[in-house]
Amino acid sequence: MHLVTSDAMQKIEQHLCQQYGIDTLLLMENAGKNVANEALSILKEKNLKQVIILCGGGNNGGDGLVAARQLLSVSSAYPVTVYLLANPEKLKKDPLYNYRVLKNTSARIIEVASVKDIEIYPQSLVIDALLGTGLSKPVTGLYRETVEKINSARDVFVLSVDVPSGINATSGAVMGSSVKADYTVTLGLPKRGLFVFPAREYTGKIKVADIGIPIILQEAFPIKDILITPHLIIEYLPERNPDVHKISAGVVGVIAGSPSMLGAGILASLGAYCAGAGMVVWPLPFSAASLVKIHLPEVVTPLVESTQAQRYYMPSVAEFLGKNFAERKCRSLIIGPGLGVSPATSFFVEKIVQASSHIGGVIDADALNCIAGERQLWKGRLSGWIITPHHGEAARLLGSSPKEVAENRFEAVKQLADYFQCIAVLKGPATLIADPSGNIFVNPTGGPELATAGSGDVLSGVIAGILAQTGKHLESAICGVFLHGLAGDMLARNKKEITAKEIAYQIPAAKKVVRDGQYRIPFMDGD
Ligand SMILES: NC(=O)C1=CN([C@@H]2O[C@H](COP(=O)(O)OP(=O)(O)OC[C@H]3O[C@@H](n4cnc5c(N)ncnc54)[C@H](OP(=O)(O)O)[C@@H]3O)[C@@H](O)[C@H]2O)[C@@H](O)CC1
Ligand SMILES: Nc1ncnc2c1ncn2[C@@H]1O[C@H](COP(=O)(O)OP(=O)(O)O)[C@@H](O)[C@H]1O
Ligand SMILES: [K+]
Repeated sequence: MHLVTSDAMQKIEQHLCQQYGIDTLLLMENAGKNVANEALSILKEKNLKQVIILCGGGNNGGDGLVAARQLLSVSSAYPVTVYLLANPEKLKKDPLYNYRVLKNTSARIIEVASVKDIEIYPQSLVIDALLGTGLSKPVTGLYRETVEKINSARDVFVLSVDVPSGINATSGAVMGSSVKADYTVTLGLPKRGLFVFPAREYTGKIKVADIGIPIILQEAFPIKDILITPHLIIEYLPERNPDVHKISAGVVGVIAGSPSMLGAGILASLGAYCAGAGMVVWPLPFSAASLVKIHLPEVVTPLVESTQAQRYYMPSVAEFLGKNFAERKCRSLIIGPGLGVSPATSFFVEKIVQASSHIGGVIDADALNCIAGERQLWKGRLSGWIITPHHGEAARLLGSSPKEVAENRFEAVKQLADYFQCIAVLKGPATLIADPSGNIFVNPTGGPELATAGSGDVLSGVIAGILAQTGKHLESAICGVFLHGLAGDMLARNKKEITAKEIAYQIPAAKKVVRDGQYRIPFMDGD
């Protein structure tokens, strides 16, 4: 599903008017009618008594004015009160037109000078049409007080028009203060910001309303942001042929672990097996291999020599390992979980990534920190690899701070993919995946239960496991992130405390839910 920024939406609207001669009034009429239809269903379903519509001075407010008229035209069962936060004399164009028409109906229209003028009764449907994609500055003054009044109202249902007022439709940030909606009817095309945090805590369920933007026009604009849906994942799920054997099923090579962090590699290997890899090959010194066998006897552990107490891999073995992975027909690698960081490890990472670039795979955790230490050296050199940083790692890779990354996640993931010319997975709530052409995929699955040690190691294994089966980098990253999150969601239905191992073991069940067509995005209404 394509997602739009505020800018893109405005351009599409302009194009529609110029190219097709469609008047914006018609779009506003369609918008308001859709909102009224949703409102009527909610009024009946929730057994509410009246409608309160809060309108700002822009087109979002205009949509609210149309919704008021449309509601009154189809039902007299519900009194409608419109609170207008703008001076009617200052209204322009479409909102002005709709204000004049609404004056001729039975709607109560109250011009708001102070928040005290607004009364929100229990059992009301509150329609929030204060601010939409035109939000241009933090919400302050009367608008802020109104937002707070809506949020503190009890026993009401809040429907936001297009976006909850105060949410930046492009980034998902709260601009000072935002309405907390139970339901958001987003108009025409879904706004990108609604699908990431913090906005997702403010939208309630999201419905995309058709306001008459022709599909052909949507296609004419190169929209680069995409919400990952189950329809997309079904296409990307790896399938096994009946005549498959363990090698053709997909072999994953692993470079992970150190004496203090062996578990990271075990979890990554487990993730790869649970995602369907036929074999996992993890070269290790004898002592470490013996430990791994106890926990995961399925892993093949060719021996490597290490003369160091602190690490398993010396730079001198990198070339041999690269060749060995190729001889063992590895189709993807996982490099990094639990490796530790030291100058020698950085040098090893540089050499192993070079020696195995014909295979490619996932670079995660400490290997990313090694790369970050010499980021200029790696510019444009990770093609064929998928990197999976969390915010801290991403900040190091970009030479910025975790705060900057967290506040600009779309830009950060895009920059990572562009700078290193790879597939970048920016982990966290609503994980983002970008490719070097600037496409960004937003993941709807996964919640706070995933914040458990080793969960990221499992993810790198799942992605590499899928890649070994399909050979498709972007698709494997998307599919792996989605299934990992869905596995967490499924586990979280029974308990909130989950462990990384459980996430891995849940992956096959998550796959089945998608394959059987049973998955619906929980915060979306309709497909
Ligand atoms: N695109 C489409 O195809 C369609 C779009 N439609 C609808 O139009 C909406 C976008 O409308 P829009 O551009 O008029 O902006 P909108 O969100 O109403 O706000 C602008 C007003 O708010 C003001 N303002 C800004 N920030 C503020 C703040 N913090 N605190 C207080 N005031 C603030 C700003 O004042 P200014 O800053 O310019 O002085 C201006 O007056 C969109 O979300 C959708 O609902 C539909 O009708 C159908 C088709
Ligand atoms: N609050 C959250 N909501 C959704 N997903 C989360 C949340 N916190 C963490 N995750 C997910 O959990 C995983 C954690 O990975 P990472 O930080 O590398 O952990 P570790 O290093 O312990 O394995 C990532 O897939 C991330 O997207
Ligand atoms: K709104």
